[in-house]
Amino acid sequence: MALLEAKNISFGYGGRPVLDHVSFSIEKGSLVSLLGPNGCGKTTLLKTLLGLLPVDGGEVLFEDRPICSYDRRDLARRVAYVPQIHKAAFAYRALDVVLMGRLPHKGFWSSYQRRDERLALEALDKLGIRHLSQRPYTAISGGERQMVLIARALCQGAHTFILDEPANGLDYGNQIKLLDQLASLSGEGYTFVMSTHFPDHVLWVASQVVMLRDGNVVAEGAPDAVVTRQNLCHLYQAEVEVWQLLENFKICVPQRLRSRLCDCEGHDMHGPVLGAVRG
Ligand SMILES: Nc1ncnc2c1ncn2[C@@H]1O[C@H](COP(=O)(O)OP(=O)(O)OP(=O)(O)O)[C@@H](O)[C@H]1O
Repeated sequence: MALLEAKNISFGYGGRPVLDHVSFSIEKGSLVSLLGPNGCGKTTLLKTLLGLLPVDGGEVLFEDRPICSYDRRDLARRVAYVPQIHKAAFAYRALDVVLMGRLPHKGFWSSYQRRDERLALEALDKLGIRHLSQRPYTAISGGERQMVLIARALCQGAHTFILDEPANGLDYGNQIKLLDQLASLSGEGYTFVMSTHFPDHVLWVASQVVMLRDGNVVAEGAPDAVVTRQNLCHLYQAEVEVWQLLENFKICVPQRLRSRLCDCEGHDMHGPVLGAVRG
């Protein structure tokens, strides 16, 4: 049984179609990347998967049940959402923002307990950002806020995460740290669906990729098979190649850089051997 399934879903804003008969399914423990150009419908698709936008046609199933049939609070214990942009109205401490992840587990009158705080601190530790815990959320950088929101999602106790461009605004080190963290959590059985603008990130960590263009799925499956020169050119109208570096490792190379790399010794017609691009 699939954990999450988009079955032929269509959606439009005010009658303007954005998603057009989109179908794919996601297994538990997958790390799924949604790839596509600006405005192709990635955020819209993530919101329909969460049941935040009611579809015009088709249906979204979570654990074989229509997503719209879940009580929101119950769903929040199972699925965490990290939006692309989050504005805070008050200068809460970062720790308080992470603690908000515990709300779906609390009764109306109950307050946070020691266990909640421990879970919040553990989530901050996991992402290496405990030093931010006492800082006002409104006075940390956009990338730091993004990490705090991911910590909040972890603290929520959900096992499925929907993340809208989580690597955006993160410095290179934090991108690597985040992707490593997601890959290791998916190895533990957590499921991630995230949009991204980085095909290389898909090759690094994803187990499945869905390519979206103008609201249509143009390719879907294992990154190795789907992140190809033809698909990337079609998706982005950009000249890019995908080079095999090792038996199980590929990178994307803009065609403009090809001539520079081809000057290296050891190059063959099908791409460089590892030594040729080292250094
Ligand atoms: N609330 C809205 N009302 C009307 N149109 C919207 C709304 N939100 C998004 N759109 C439009 O729907 C289309 C898809 O938007 P969406 O945000 O899903 O794209 P995206 O792939 O996530 O883009 P990006 O990569 O730039 O974040 C775009 O044409 C956008 O202008």
